Amino acid sequence: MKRIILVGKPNCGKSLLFNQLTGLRQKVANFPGVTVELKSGQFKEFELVDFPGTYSLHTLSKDEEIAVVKLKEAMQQENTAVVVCVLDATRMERSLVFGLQVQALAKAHDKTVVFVLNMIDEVRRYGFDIDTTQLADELGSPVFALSAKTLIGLSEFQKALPEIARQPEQYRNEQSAIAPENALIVARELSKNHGVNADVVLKKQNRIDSFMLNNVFGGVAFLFIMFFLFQSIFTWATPLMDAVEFAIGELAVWVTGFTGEGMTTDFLSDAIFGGIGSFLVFVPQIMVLTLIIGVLEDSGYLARAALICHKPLSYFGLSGRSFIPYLSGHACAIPAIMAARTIESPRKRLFTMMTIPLMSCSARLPVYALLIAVLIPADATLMGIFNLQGVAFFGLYLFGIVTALLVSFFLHKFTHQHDEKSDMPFILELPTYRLPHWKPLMYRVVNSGLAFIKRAGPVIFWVSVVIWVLGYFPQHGGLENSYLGKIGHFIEPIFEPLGLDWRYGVAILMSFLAREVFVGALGTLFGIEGADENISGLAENIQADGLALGAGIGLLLFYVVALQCVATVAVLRAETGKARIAAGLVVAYGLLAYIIALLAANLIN
Ligand SMILES: Nc1nc2c(ncn2[C@@H]2O[C@H](COP(=O)(O)OP(=O)(O)OP(=O)(O)O)[C@@H](O)[C@H]2O)c(=O)[nH]1
Ligand SMILES: [Mg+2]
Repeated sequence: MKRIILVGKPNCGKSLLFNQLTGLRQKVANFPGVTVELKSGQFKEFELVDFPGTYSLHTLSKDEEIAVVKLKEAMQQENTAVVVCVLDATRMERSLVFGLQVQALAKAHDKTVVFVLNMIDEVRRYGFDIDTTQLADELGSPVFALSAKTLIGLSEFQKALPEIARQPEQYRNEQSAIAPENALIVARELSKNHGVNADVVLKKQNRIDSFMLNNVFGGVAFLFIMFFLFQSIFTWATPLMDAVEFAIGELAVWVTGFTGEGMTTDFLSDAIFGGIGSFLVFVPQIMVLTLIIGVLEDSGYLARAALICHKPLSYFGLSGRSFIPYLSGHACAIPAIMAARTIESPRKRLFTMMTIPLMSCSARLPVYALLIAVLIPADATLMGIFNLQGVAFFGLYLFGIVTALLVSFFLHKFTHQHDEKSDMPFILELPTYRLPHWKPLMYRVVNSGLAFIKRAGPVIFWVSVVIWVLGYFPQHGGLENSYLGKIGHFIEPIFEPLGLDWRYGVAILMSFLAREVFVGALGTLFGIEGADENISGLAENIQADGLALGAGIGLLLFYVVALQCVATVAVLRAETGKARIAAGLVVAYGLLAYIIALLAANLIN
């Protein structure tokens, strides 16, 4: 299949254009360095490839290095028909530097280059326009002005691109290639003659940034935004969670009404509604978390937050660029560890990757929400304003972040620093502030919930079934005397010092490979015991059973620190290139988690 590749500066809209052309849904967000791997899709009869953004052919970070190596490969391949070089029309000079380098490289390999002037909607909003014919003349390559967001000019491009890709020779650039060392000067000249007046665009941005990046106000705003983020996960999702819980409860009553008394009913109410139901309740929170992170990503604020955090993070051996992987680690560690590729310094990148598992990912959300609901009354407030459950939530997230910073600090202080490349200057292009693009955002929100159900659902289903079978038989002896009870009592000595009985031990053990199993496992366990009282209200069941405050807090902190996720371990291994590091982290964080839980259980009462 003939291939068309999409290259350009970071954050110029390649992935959004890719999505529009292929109908796929690659991640799009408003900060540089979103795409870190090549991604291909189909456009008409061609293979379309989306590249990570690059500022220049001389690379600094891992994601750019991948892009450049792959670009050079693609240039040599026979079936690469067209190189589409996407330019940010609002920042033409910077986009053109790389654009011209690519053009020269393409010329050397007899490849055809097409320029796309993306974000033309923004240019027009500022009252400018760009004469593409003139620009195409001067560049010696076709130029298309369009907006991947508002779709202006997209259909013309969709029609023209296949024509060009079918007969690329006819569109090969006629102009003598610009020597790469002149790219900077030529880019400046061209954007001065054709681009928008940068001052006008910058003025509005600067007004917002004079607040957001202000020494005092910026820091306060940052803390406020982060606090708001975590509070809202708890408070906004509550009505939705109540609705889901209500629906599951009603459904359980309705279904078991048909099955009458007996084993089928027990199975349905304990394993299905108790196990799976108690985990479904927490899906709305995962969606709210995705929504908030999505708004932050799309608004352009994240890059500012990264800038604000650079200095404090450097103190802990990290970089401002660690901020975005850290934040997205609160949704899931796996993409976050991949996102660390944008960090130029290998050492800081390693420390970031090693500490990302301490960020409270969405799989921990159900565990936190359940135990917090058990330990703290819903109407309790802090100083009469803040919902105390929300504050506890914030505290747990903060605990993860602080632990990560301390771990990184120790690594930084006590490991030897070999490579000088580690101390590169911190450069980050600040994206334009934008209103979030609501359609992809909503898609992402819904998808985060569905993806979580799809990923965790089957595991939770099987764990629930296994636990139920082991806990139900041999019959009539009660849970205590079941097979599960026997296993539980065998491992009880490990968990007893933490103030937890064997049922928690079983649930922790079951969640060793995937922590989201914990809630479902407890749901089944408590379901078997208290089936008649409360089918889906697991928190109430645990409350009625009695869980000591210290043990509960210890358990929460255990889940903050322990690395219970096979997928994360696999990605850590792949991205660090060392199995030793991945395995070491499982052991180290496991031990640390145990010690912290032990301290909490014995010191708090
Ligand atoms: N107004 C406007 N915004 C756009 C347009 N195209 C993309 N964007 C926005 O620009 C931001 C970056 O888009 P992406 O598609 O992620 O950019 P990218 O080039 O793939 O970025 P990297 O993967 O980091 O290299 C997002 O917030 C998009 O919504 C456009 O034509 N007009
Ligand atoms: Mg991208």
